[in-house]
Amino acid sequence: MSAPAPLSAPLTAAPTKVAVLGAGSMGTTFAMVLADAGCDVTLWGRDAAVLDAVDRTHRNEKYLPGVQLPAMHGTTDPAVALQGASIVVVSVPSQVARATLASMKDLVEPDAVVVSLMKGVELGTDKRMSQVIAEVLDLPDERVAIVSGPNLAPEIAERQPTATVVASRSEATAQRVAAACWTGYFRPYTNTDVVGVELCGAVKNIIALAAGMAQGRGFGWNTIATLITRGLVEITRLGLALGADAATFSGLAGMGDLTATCASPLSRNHRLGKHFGEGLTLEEAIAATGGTAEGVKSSQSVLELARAHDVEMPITAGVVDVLAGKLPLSELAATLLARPQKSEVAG
Ligand SMILES: NC(=O)C1=CN([C@@H]2O[C@H](COP(=O)(O)OP(=O)(O)OC[C@H]3O[C@@H](n4cnc5c(N)ncnc54)[C@H](O)[C@@H]3O)[C@@H](O)[C@H]2O)C=CC1
Ligand SMILES: O=C(CO)COP(=O)(O)O
Repeated sequence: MSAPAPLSAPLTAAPTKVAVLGAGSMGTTFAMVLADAGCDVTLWGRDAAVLDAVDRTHRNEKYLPGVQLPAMHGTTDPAVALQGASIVVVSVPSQVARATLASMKDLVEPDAVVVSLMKGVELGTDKRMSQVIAEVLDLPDERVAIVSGPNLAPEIAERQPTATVVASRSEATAQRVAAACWTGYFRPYTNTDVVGVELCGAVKNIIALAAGMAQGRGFGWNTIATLITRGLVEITRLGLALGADAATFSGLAGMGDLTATCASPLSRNHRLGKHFGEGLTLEEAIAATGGTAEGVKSSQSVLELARAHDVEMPITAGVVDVLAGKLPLSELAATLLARPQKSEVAG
């Protein structure tokens, strides 16, 4: 399953030891990718029955039913997972990342690189996950990385081909993490635009909620394509205001992930939006969806970020109002379409 080792890699090198924190669908799936790429992986989570099964039978029936994982360790003890780990991957829901990492701060190896798979923005602080990681663990930029792209976990778990972006302010760090997760079905590209890559991952979930709502109301592909295209404009506007690189938004973490998430029923954000559009209450839609749909909470943080930087994000604002019960979903489309006339390319 591993991609060919780069010519510069020493043939006798010991496998990279990696801890993956969070044994849900993405944490387990990325642990699989890392193990397939030749890493020595330990998956940490809170559910003893799940982690015991991961350790003994290399299966996680709760989150990846029917998937046979490669050899890896499973534990509920963060000290066991983190000891000797030179790469630490974080894959818990964004809103609990701070508390989870704070409880493990003293266990992270002094030279470890910490990698976020999380696609959310923290409520209350409006911080991106790389900011939360750096702050809680007191890490310099070169020890933080992000993995983000069109990476629906159930498809990766079937080892279907896809690509991703590994972003770090340090190109060397991005290359190191990319080398650790490069397999025959998973191709990482590097990028130093951490801000852009992270914002793409968080905001596409909000646009996917809107796409799901549209589908739930019976609208077709014209509406979805409009949301994807104008959603990308919103993401780009916010990203540029926060210093991101314009090229990131047409890449895998931008257009790539936005398309996958808005189109696929495998996306929890899309599914939640669809349940809501079909008439369930928010609570009912969350329960019917299952799993972490980051867009519900991150929509508020993203809108706050936008307002703080004087950036217009009408779809995001509409989703926030609808979820808060301030705007009936039946009026969202008309509200968006009645906005003042403007040029498509005016920004
Ligand atoms: N599932 C997917 O296709 C992808 C998910 N992601 C991102 O990965 C992150 C994690 O998502 P998933 O693994 O999909 O979610 P999930 O809902 O499948 O699993 C979440 C995991 O976090 C654990 N958890 C919940 N609260 C916790 C707490 N307080 N402390 C410690 N652990 C806690 C749960 O027990 C569960 O194991 C999210 O930010 C998501 O946006 C990124 C790419 C793809
Ligand atoms: O981020 C994802 C795919 O890249 C997964 O999307 P959901 O969190 O909506 O399932």
